[in-house]
Amino acid sequence: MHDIIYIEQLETEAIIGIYDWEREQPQPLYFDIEMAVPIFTAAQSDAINDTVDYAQVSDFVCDWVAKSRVELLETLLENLSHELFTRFTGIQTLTIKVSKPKAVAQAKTVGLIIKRQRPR
Ligand SMILES: Nc1nc2c(c(=O)[nH]1)N=C([C@H](O)[C@@H](O)CO)CN2
Repeated sequence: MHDIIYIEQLETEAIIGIYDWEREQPQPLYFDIEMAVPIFTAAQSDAINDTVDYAQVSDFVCDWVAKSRVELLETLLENLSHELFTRFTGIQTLTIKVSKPKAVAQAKTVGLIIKRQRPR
């Protein structure tokens, strides 16, 4: 059984992309994040330290993404998943979706979804 802590449409900004115009100023990125976290202990103790704090994850993702300078969404999400597993030890599996609405004029949005398990 999987318990999921989630964050929807987290708004961030980053310098990201392969074109010159994308390297000049930040553009919006929206994150949907699902974290499989066993919640049994926190549900018994009612203590935030026994679970993964979605507010802390949200703050971390916004700060980290703002400092990133990669070109591809692939690089961004692979690196971000490693950071989240390292910093938030309660996360067992992770699904991250990133949307880049300014990337393709004809599309409402484009992006990438990855699913990862905590490395052994
Ligand atoms: N698979 C990907 N395709 C594209 C990416 C990407 O990060 N991953 N990036 C771009 C450009 O930066 C685009 O966002 C600007 O139009 C193009 N394709």
